[in-house]
Amino acid sequence: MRDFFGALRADIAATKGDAYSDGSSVLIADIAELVTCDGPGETAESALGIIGDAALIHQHGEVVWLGPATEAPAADRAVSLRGRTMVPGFVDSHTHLIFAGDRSAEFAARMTGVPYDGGGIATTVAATRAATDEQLRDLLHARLAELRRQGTTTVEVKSGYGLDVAAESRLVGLAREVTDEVTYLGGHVVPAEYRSDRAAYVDLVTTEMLRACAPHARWVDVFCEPASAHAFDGDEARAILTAGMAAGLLPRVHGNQLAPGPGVQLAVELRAASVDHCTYLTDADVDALVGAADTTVATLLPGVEFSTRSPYPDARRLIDAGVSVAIASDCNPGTCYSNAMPFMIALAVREMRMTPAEALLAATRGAAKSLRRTTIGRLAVGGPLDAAVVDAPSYLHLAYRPGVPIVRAFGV
Ligand SMILES: N=CN[C@@H](CCC(=O)O)C(=O)O
Ligand SMILES: [Zn+2]
Repeated sequence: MRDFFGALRADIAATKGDAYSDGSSVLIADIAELVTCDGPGETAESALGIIGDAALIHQHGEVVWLGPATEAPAADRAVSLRGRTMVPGFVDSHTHLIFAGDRSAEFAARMTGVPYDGGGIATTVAATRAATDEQLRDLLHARLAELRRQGTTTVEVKSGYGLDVAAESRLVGLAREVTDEVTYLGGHVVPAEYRSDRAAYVDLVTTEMLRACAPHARWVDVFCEPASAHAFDGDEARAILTAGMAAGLLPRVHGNQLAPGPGVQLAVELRAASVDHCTYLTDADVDALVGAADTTVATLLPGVEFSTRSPYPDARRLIDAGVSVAIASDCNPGTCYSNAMPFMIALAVREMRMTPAEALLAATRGAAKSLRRTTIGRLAVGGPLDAAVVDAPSYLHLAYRPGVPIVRAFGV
């Protein structure tokens, strides 16, 4: 049986040790399509910056040359992609990867029409609190291995299934072991023990819990959804975000997932890097996002609508209006237990009517922007070789072959 990825790994292993120890250059040759996502942004197609029949040279930990294969300078060693496609590694800018327990029965109920309201989060909180560090670490690493096998090279990880001081700080600490993009989500839902005194919980999230978590985190997030009795209204969300910002964290928001609400406006007002879900938007929300396109990205999570059988966000309206858009998996046990970015790209194309070019940009450069990162989500001279290889002659196969394992993360 043909095992292209296994052969590629072996080729890289054969060159890698020497390349690192003696600083020699490695030519990645025979790239059918090199999609840099670093082109001029006038149109999605030009922003893809595609180079056909391409090559790339990597040395001293960075890309030192890329271009048409016929113009490639000499290098010390070579690895052949044998006619495959290279794209930037996917940036999954919204995940809840650390949790224990199982909510598959809740998913089955959802498929019979039971609506999602965030109430099931309590089930995961109980299971996560009961798990040991080792169990959570094993679960986290298994999920990271899954997403890497599907081309994701950067992942944001949220807390939010602890909801007390010790449990939340444990989750951000575990997340910090695997990524710099750690988000403090003590404001996920109000836990059962605070149901009769929400203000006391907001107080905890903005003081003692924040102090315990901020040293491990880069971001503060909140589930701002007045339509859910479990999540936070605009005033509560504002208190949680502004306290996080005062502690040095950067804001991002879960907003407008279940109904129109204040999440988008709050995110724009606070210059949040991202407002995620954006399923139910008013005209004023869209206008606000257009005005904030330089600072605030609308991160769409089509796996959530797929897995909760809900209407998809109107991606066409957002893109056509000039909003900055990303797509991410939102991998979590309640609304989308998938961390497959190629599947999210396929959904974005098939269900949200994004073009394949827009969807790939949203999963790479757009998602990097939502994390305020400039060197990932694109392939450029001077940047890291942070890429994914598609076992196909064109990036179009990402959406064209949903569910088929044709992508791998690729970095040397
Ligand atoms: N909506 C809030 N949080 C997650 C779902 C969490 C869960 O249900 O466990 C989301 O992004 O969809
Ligand atoms: Zn989420």
